Amino acid sequence: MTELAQMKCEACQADAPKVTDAELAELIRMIPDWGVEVRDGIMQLERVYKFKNFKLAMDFTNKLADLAEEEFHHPGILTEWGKVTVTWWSHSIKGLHRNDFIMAAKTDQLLD
Ligand SMILES: C[C@H](O)[C@H](O)[C@H]1CNC2=NC(N)=NC(=O)C2=N1
Repeated sequence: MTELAQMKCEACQADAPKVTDAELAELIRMIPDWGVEVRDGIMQLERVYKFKNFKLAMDFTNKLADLAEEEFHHPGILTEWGKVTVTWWSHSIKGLHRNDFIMAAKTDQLLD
């Protein structure tokens, strides 16, 4: 199985399928530091990253912005002193696509 972080996002059209419950159960195990939240009926992946100060949090945020632009798939980001909350979901399908799991794995790699 190719590592999630090595995969590329696919263009996600409005009729693209959400992940099934079985796919969700399999994929979430591959990104153990991430949780699933439901907001306004939309399932999302979320992780809070901790940092020593605001500058390091901002540096991480900027790297994530570059990654999002490279993949043309964009997260929700809350950047605060010492922490960054990252949320992934697919706006076009109002839910979770495989792309979101790929991007969560790629987000974790930014820490390497
Ligand atoms: C207009 C639309 O937002 C764009 O086509 C792209 C940009 N980035 C995106 N990011 C995310 N997370 N979901 C999308 O559906 C999405 N669509």
